[in-house]
Amino acid sequence: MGPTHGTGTLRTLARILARLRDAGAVPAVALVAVRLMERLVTPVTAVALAALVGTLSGAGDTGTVTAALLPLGFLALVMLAGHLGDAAAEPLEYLVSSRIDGAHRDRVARMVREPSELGTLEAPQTQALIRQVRADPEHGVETTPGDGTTAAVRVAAGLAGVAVTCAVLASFAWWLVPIVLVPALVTVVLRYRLAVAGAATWVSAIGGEQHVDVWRRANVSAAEGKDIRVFGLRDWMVDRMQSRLGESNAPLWRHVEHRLRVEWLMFVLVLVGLVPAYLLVTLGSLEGAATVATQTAVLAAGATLFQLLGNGWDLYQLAGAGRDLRATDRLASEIESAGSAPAQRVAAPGAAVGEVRFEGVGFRYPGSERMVLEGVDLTVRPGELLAVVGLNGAGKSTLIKLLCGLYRPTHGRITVDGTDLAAVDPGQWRALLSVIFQDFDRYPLSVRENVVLGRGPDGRGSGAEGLGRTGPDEVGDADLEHVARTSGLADIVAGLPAGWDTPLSRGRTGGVDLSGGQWQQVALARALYGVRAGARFLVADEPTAHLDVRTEFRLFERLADQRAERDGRDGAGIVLISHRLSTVRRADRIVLLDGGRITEEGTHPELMALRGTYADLFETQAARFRNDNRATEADRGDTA
Ligand SMILES: Nc1ncnc2c1ncn2[C@@H]1O[C@H](COP(=O)(O)OP(=O)(O)OP(=O)(O)O)[C@@H](O)[C@H]1O
Repeated sequence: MGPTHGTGTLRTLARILARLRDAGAVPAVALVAVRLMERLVTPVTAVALAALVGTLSGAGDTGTVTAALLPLGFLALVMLAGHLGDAAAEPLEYLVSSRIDGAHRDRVARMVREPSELGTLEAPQTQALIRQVRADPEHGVETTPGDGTTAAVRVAAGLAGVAVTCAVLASFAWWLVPIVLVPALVTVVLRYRLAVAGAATWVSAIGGEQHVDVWRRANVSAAEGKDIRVFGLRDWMVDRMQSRLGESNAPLWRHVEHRLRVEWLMFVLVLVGLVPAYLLVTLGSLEGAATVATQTAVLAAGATLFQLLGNGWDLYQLAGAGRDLRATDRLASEIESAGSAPAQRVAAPGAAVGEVRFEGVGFRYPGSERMVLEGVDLTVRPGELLAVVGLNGAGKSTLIKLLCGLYRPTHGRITVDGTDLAAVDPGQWRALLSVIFQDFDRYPLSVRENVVLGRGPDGRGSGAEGLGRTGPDEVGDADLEHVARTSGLADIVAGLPAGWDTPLSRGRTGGVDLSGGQWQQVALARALYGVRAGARFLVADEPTAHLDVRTEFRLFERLADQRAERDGRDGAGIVLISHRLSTVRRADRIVLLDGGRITEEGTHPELMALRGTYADLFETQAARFRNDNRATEADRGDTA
């Protein structure tokens, strides 16, 4: 640890201690006071012992007990202070540490929510940083900022104790200070280095831990439990986890072996510091140059120097907290540098929004070389039902993510009424959209809450009231009933034990599990609720994939109704992705995405007349449907 390194370490210690602000003034000051008192007890005990021994050895026969009362009382007080400090320190540390961790998690959550786009968040290095910064003690080796700060208080109080101990030693003989202090300092440097190396080794093991976590979670998850049982994967998974853990933790075990070897060296250093000091003082007392009191003080104070400086666990936690601090800085700068938002955001056009245009849009995902979309020119209009069709992996969902502003085009631009979407306030823009993603979220909340979430925290569009203002329980029941009828959710709600208030999770009291198709109807109701609340575009990625053909057909009709003018306002624009071409044939316009390009565009009759890929796909699906029907009719004939 050179001078620069040393200054850096002290600066890190100061930054870690500064986190005490998050704990609140009273608990922070109380903890520092208690730890200081505790650490000062050891050198003061040496002084009290010396005073007692001095009194006992110097007093006459008769006055011994009386004379010893004062130093004895002093010693008792010091020991009592030590015990009180011990008792108060633990709950105080818990309080301080929890508050610091809570404030830290809140900061991280805000930081991670900050980017309006997903690219930064998805990057593997950002995910690794988030994991480090969260420092959730999952594997027993992570150091939370709260643990690090309370360790820093112990270390800082220990340094204060060391200063007082040195003063005690110097008051008896100044030359004792370097003799004991130098080996003690070498010990602390060695311990700190070990701690830093230990923390770094743990970081290198994170990759393996992340891999194992996937299997660990799968092993206990009810959802994956089906596959694990049916395919008999349990032993295979455990073997995989063990071999991966063995690989990734091998450096940790090597570090532990190295540490055990260095511990011996540190034991030798304790002897190097204390043996000459004790010998010199003992010789001095034999020759009459030092009193027994001096000898007692030196013996007690010398040993405590090593104790005050040498707690490896505190140093390990300190090193972990330093690492966590640096990772937090790196995460903040990654997020800041990625968020190259325009200096001034333009307000979204609001309810009167006109056209959204994709102009020569090309896109590749961050970290990937492959273009997923290329040269896409497309107009999305309010009051129109636009269907996007194409084979798997054609880029349909990606198109929707770009429309939502979750990624920015790599080439070209998307405009809203002529303004580049990149310059439009993302919050205001998204308030105009109501979206059902292919992998929509299933919240373990009541049906009512699951649907009302579609309104967003501040409502959508003009005049809509937000969740934050009214709360899910005070929503307009008429709107809820309306979207339930449109999405087909009404029949499902009628069959639930507590109707709209039934929790959609069997893990909750009175909760139920819905089928995949029923969940899709909940998600659809949520998106329709968003439209009722003022969204101007309904964007639906395979909203009917889990539904049977008849339900899907009815749903398409009701979705299409959303285009109609309502309450004097233009109808919503609908962007619908679907694989079932028989359903989308009645869309106002259909675009076919093929390999990231729009290769065909028009109405169903126009595309059929083109006799291109769309017509082929349609014919294939229609032929399969006809065959299925014939087979069903034949079956019926057999059984009739
Ligand atoms: N987050 C991502 N990072 C990198 N590549 C991605 C990501 N998401 C999708 N891709 C890739 O982009 C391509 C287009 O995917 P996309 O989900 O847009 O296709 P799709 O047309 O919606 O397919 P499907 O019909 O199967 O839903 C695929 O090759 C996919 O592997």
